[in-house]
Amino acid sequence: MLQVTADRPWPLFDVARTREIEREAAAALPSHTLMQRAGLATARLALAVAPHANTVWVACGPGNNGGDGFEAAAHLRQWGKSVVLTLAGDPARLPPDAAAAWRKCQAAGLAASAEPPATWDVCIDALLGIGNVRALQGELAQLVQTINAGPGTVLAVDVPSGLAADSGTGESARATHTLSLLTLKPGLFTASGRDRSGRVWFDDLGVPSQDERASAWLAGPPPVAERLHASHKGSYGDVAAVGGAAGMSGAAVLAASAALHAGAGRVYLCPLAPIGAAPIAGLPELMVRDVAGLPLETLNIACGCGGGSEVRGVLPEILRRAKSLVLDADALNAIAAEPALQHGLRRRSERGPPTVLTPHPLEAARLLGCTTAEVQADRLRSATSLGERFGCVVLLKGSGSVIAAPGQLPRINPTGNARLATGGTGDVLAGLVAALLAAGADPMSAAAAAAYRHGSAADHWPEGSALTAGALARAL
Ligand SMILES: NC(=O)C1=CN([C@@H]2O[C@H](COP(=O)(O)OP(=O)(O)OC[C@H]3O[C@@H](n4cnc5c(N)ncnc54)[C@H](O)[C@@H]3O)[C@@H](O)[C@H]2O)[C@@H](O)CC1
Ligand SMILES: [K+]
Repeated sequence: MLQVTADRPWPLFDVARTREIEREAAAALPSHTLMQRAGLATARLALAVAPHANTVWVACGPGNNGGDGFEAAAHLRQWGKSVVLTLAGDPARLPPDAAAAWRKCQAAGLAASAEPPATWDVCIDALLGIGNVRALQGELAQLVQTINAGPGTVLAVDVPSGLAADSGTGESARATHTLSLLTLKPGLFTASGRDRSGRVWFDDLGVPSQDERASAWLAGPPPVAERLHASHKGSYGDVAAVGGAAGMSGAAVLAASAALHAGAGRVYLCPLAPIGAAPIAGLPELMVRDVAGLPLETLNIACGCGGGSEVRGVLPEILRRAKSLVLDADALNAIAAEPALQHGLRRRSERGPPTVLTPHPLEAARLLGCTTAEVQADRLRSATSLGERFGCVVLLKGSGSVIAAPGQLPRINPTGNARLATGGTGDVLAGLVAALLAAGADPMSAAAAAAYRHGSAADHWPEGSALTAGALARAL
């Protein structure tokens, strides 16, 4: 059993692939073996995360997730814990593996209790796993509420009950720990998944991982970029931050500052409205220029940060000529609003220079012509669709940012936290992507590395010091 940490990549498997792997593994093993292993792993982890627990509530549901709970309950009881087992469902209709585990509990004298205990030290949430197919209702919804209102540690078996394993959506149990079994599920790491899963653990149940069948990846740290002694500012490329319409100059300055601090060779700030000295005080390295006079073919451009409606005017040339391009915020809104710009973006992608879109969910919804809720209902699918629509790399921001591109497996970024939910951090991200493109990274790697580093800076932010976008840019 391993704790899932951000120091390496992890393959993720959606429900369809997990079911295939489970079927094949089960066929090669004696009956009930996988569930026995799942139950033992669950009981061991419960003991490890709450060694002094006395009362354990094992909340079991009507399918095989409940079966894992029965197996765990039998072990914990044998190890001397006071186990209260509840079953939401009809014991006569349990699937075969779960029915066998249920009989084991009964043989051990462990009967189902009608009610949860009055209080408990640990709850093992075995109500629903990957078989969850609809919104929680009735008894299961009630039990999830009871779990969430309760004290102490909640160990979710496979996924927090109610959470959709593929998308991380749905009202669900709020676990302090989740033990993902056989495969790691993408929904644990994006949308509501990160808030609902707590610390994630993984047990392969003795079935070796088949990475080539992964449906997505949880990204690992990017390789450390070496800066050779025999290099000069030209080795790290030129970035231009284009944006900052009237009243929004700070956004473009933040993108430029991020590119500068991330190591770009030269950084131009191209404001779309006159800019005073104040916004760039402390950044003497920035060269303030009108974008119209720059050799766009040599520039890695972060475009759109605080661009207002003015960005529309410069976009056609930038789409046509930029060496590499990050489109953010108002550039994305302009493209969403205008078919001619969409056409320009597609033409650019066909020609092949690197392009990365960095939408938040609302911007992605505008580009896809759907609602934000529809984007969030399946973030992996949404990012992939957007990448396919425009032929480029997409970094869909939000909890568990998704990086997708046509023909590639999507990646979920494992770093970052709610401290990033403050104005300007998106501009910093756009500038960072541009700096990595300028240094020569391919667009998928640049987007993934930028998301990772941006989140990691927030994860390692000193306690008690405010995380502002300006400080974040300087910390890169
Ligand atoms: N069969 C096996 O070999 C293994 C199964 N495993 C466990 O089995 C789980 C999958 O088991 P199942 O496929 O039985 O699925 P679940 O146990 O997740 O749930 C299926 C049951 O819940 C009901 N249900 C689904 N959504 C509901 C909702 N929203 N409200 C009310 N009822 C709902 C279904 O009608 C069905 O009765 C995995 O997540 C894992 O925990 C593991 O033990 C590994 C081995
Ligand atoms: K569960």
